[in-house]
Amino acid sequence: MDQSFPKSGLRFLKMHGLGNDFVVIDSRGRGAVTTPALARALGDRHRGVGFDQLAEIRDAGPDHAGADFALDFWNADGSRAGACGNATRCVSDLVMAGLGREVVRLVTARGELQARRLDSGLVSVNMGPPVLDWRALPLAREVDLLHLPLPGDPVAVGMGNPHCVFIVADAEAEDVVGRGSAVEHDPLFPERTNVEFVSLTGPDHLRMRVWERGAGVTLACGSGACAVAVAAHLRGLTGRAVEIDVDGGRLSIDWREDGVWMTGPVAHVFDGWLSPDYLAALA
Ligand SMILES: N[C@@H](CCC[C@H](N)C(=O)O)C(=O)O
Repeated sequence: MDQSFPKSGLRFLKMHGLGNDFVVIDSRGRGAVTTPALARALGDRHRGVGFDQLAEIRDAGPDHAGADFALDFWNADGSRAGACGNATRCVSDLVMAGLGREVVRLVTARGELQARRLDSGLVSVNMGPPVLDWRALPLAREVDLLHLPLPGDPVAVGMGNPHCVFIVADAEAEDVVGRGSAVEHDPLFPERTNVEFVSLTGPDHLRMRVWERGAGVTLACGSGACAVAVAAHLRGLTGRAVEIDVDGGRLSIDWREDGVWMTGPVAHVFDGWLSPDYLAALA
């Protein structure tokens, strides 16, 4: 074997869902390895691997005997996230392939979720019911979630992580970077927030652009698409099932009795090894 390509160190996979990209580390059978410093370093698109989120697979543990695995999420800035819809779909697809199954159960910070692969090859995940309680979101104080006291009259929806949804005439015309980064840090959101700009483009059809907490502009945000569907329905714009066009493609969202289901494609791009020297320099 060519010794300049040693397969030692820490193995990772690179995946994406509609261009929302991930480094996936499998820590089943050993302790979790990700730290804020490792996430920040790997998230660097010049000196690391580059990703929007890092997803670490862990054993579900005895408290979740019915679950096949557990999943933790980290943003590129080294912060933790309670939910990541696209990474959940990607990693579930991987685990389903490994188990030879079409359905898996997993545990995330927000509880047990279910994912399934459809005949089309698309992967669906039940992201659970939306969080519509100001304390749980969390917000800094009690306000009307459907009409937040911010310019632009946005809606707050939790999907295991906070979202601030602006329903606008034309999402294409919005300054996603300028407004998104300002709203992410608004004092109304003590744990910061993800920010979506959405416009109605047809019956039950929406266009969404996103600024993600801890990652900036991304090509897709699965939990954001779920939050947008909930916000648009609660504002009376759409039914409970919608198609959402994001920068990276299309997600289907269906707010059912048992939770908000999100469906879309997944892609496994490549596998790699973090060199021992690189890891030692981070320690
Ligand atoms: N891209 C994700 C959301 C990732 C987490 C988010 N940035 C946060 O900090 O809450 C998705 O697909 O849901």
